[in-house]
Amino acid sequence: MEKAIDSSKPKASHGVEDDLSNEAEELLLTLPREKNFDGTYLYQFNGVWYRHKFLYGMISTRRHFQARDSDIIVSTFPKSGTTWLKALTYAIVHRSRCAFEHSPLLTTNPHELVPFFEISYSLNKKDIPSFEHLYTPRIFGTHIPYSTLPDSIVNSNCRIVYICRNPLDQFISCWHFLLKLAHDKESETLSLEEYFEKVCNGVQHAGPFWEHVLGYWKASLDNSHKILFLKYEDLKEDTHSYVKKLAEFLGCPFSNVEEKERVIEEIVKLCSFENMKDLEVNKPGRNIPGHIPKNSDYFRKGEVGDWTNYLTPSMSKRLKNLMEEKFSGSGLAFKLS
Ligand SMILES: Nc1ncnc2c1ncn2[C@@H]1O[C@H](COP(=O)(O)OS(=O)(=O)O)[C@@H](OP(=O)(O)O)[C@H]1O
Repeated sequence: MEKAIDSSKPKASHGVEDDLSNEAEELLLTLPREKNFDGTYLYQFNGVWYRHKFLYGMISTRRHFQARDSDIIVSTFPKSGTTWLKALTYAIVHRSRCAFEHSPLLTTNPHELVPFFEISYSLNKKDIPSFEHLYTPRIFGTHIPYSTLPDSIVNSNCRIVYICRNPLDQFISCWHFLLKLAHDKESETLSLEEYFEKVCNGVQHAGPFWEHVLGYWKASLDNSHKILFLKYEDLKEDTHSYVKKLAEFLGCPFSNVEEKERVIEEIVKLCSFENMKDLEVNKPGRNIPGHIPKNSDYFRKGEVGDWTNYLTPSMSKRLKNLMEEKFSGSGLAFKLS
């Protein structure tokens, strides 16, 4: 692991932007760093690895973000079902605003409707985002670990929905996403084996994976009315039941038998992988202004068990062993296929 302590280096020599505030630049110079997939760096802050923009956003958010009691936070480890859970949460919470055939989800990517608050904040910008364009209740996404969330989120009555995914599928999903990003940026890449080694050592954005998942898992056990802990595999198996559960948790249950069945089915269909990936807005070439990933990059296969097509037996054994070791005694287990 390198330490970014050579202050004689010219600005932007880390492959980061060259318009950093002094504070941000100085911070980066003090932190351990590791090469990321695309040749830029990940920086370790309080035991967690961050891409630099998310790191600034996390710090700025901790200083400035004021959660409201009515807010909903969709929290995830990357590539664990974020896009899906954002869509489901939005569709459930704002279902009375318009008919499903006019839902904003049909024309807008879920990441635009439900912004990551740490991307909206930055140590480079003086402006604090107002989020005035968001409906109430406001819904935000985040990849920030539980232990690092802004105090106002932990201390207010806002609710958190967390989704995670078995680490083998999460790894493969992330690998494909990063390959696409690197291809689009025409940047260097790590081999599957090199990236695997990094991930096993916890070096990935928001990693280590294990600590992220365990942090929310334990918090959800201690505070089940505030944090709903979900798994991608369960949602895939029985989306209908989880839509009902989510609505109840978020304080907007389906009121009668007829609404329950009809509306839940509409929501399941609207947010399904098959529907979302074929929407015009999620076709290749479309992206959220200012975002590097294309909207289509968020939709690949949407399956459980795709890892079997890519991981060697020794890779899958290592991840399974890690999973056993890290989650031992926690009561947490994942379906792998
Ligand atoms: N609606 C819906 N239903 C089921 N699955 C879906 C859906 N939307 C996206 N996906 C799949 O989720 C994977 C992307 O993960 P994230 O959305 O967490 O990515 S991100 O963290 O927001 O970048 C990625 O998984 P893989 O296909 O295995 O790569 C997506 O295909």
